[in-house]
Amino acid sequence: MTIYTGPVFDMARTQFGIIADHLDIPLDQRDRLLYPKRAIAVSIPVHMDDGSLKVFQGYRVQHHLTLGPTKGGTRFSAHLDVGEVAALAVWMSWKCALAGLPYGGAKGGVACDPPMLSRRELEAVSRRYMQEMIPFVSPQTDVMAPDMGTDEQVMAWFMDTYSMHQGHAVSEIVTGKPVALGGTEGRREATGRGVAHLVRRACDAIGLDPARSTAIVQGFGNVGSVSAYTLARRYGVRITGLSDHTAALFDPDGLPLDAIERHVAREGVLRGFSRESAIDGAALLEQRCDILVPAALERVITAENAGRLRCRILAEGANGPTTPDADLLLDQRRDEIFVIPDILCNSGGVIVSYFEWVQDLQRLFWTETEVNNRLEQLLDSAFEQVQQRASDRGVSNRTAAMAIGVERVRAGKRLRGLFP
Ligand SMILES: NC(=O)C1=CN([C@@H]2O[C@H](COP(=O)(O)OP(=O)(O)OC[C@H]3O[C@@H](n4cnc5c(N)ncnc54)[C@H](O)[C@@H]3O)[C@@H](O)[C@H]2O)C=CC1
Ligand SMILES: O=C(O)CCC(=O)C(=O)O
Repeated sequence: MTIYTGPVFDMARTQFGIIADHLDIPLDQRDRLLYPKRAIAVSIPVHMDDGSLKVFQGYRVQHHLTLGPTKGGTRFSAHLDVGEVAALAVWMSWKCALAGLPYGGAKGGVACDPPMLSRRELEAVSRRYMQEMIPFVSPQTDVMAPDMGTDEQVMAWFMDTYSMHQGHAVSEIVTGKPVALGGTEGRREATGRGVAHLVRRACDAIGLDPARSTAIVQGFGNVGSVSAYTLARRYGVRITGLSDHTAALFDPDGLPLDAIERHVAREGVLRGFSRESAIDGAALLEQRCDILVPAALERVITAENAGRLRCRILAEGANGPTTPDADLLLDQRRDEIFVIPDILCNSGGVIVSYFEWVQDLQRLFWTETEVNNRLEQLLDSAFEQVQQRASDRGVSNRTAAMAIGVERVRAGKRLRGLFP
């Protein structure tokens, strides 16, 4: 029996099983590599604006502390459960190890729907969540960051709540904070910027000119919007499709990104932008394009649609967008579709979070140019290692990326004496 159930954790378990077989990991070592060190579940009572008392469920899952503190984002979403959080924590471990960061993986969150909360209610949820987590986190044990549904402001409330408890400012307790509170230049854009940089590397690898390419991006939050802007404005890619949870837009001639940016700044969502370019959100993923960037939810590329994708590069900005069944089909299409797997593709976020933590610990801050240059160095190194391993062993990019991550965690456990 395990508390780690549900389709997202099943996916992480299946992926790990494939890698464990590939690496020939003895059966008795597998459970400790897969199952989290600990999971914390808390109740978060909040006085709502209408006078009622509502109790939200919050979680934090810390996968392993073998190589340093755990690290990972905090997700506020309506149907969050501990299985989903645990899967995201496991993926954070392989991601940090692949990037060479001195961290284990963690993830946390609250089952709540941020657009349905007032600002005061959101602050109350955020502060009480952190307050409940104080016994289990510290800059040396677990460092939170943003994920879906949370942002710099939520990180500022986390930092303030933790700091008030300690009696002094502890900026290094969270990353993704406002720059004025010890956040780093470039963190807000880091994940999308990293996605775009790796897409450029993938274009080079398959001989595609970004300036003559098209892209469709699913999700228009932090990761999706910055990916789209950077692909278009830095690399000259034509953005032909965009979607969020309210609308999907497609125009093979290219969408007007500046006007969409102004609309979203005003309305918060894509809904209401243009009727002419409206398309069904699921159908959008199957439109012809060079670069497809899922940057919203898990499990959107499935066995059902993987055979119908008409892209050259699948750049996984989201965590877990592709199911293992879909992976089998993509594997058969390796010559047609270059996959940049999630733990590589969206690692720019945690890489710059690491830079933020290092700057906070040293009280010495870098310029945005320094941050971005170092980000590209680490991304390039991880990309090249994955490419090398994929070609040496004749495996997919996902297998190569995960194998590097899992091997590093396993080596850490072996050196510390857990495994022979
Ligand atoms: N924020 C970060 O630094 C990082 C985020 N990620 C991952 O990237 C993904 C997106 O995260 P963020 O951009 O931070 O979240 P966000 O909360 O800023 O944005 C999420 C976006 O997804 C859209 N969305 C939700 N349901 C949708 C649907 N059914 N169809 C199309 N769009 C839908 C929302 O409307 C919103 O535009 C998640 O998988 C997250 O775990 C990964 C690495 C770092
Ligand atoms: O910045 C971080 O620490 C974690 C970002 C994150 O949650 C992710 O990479 O999925």
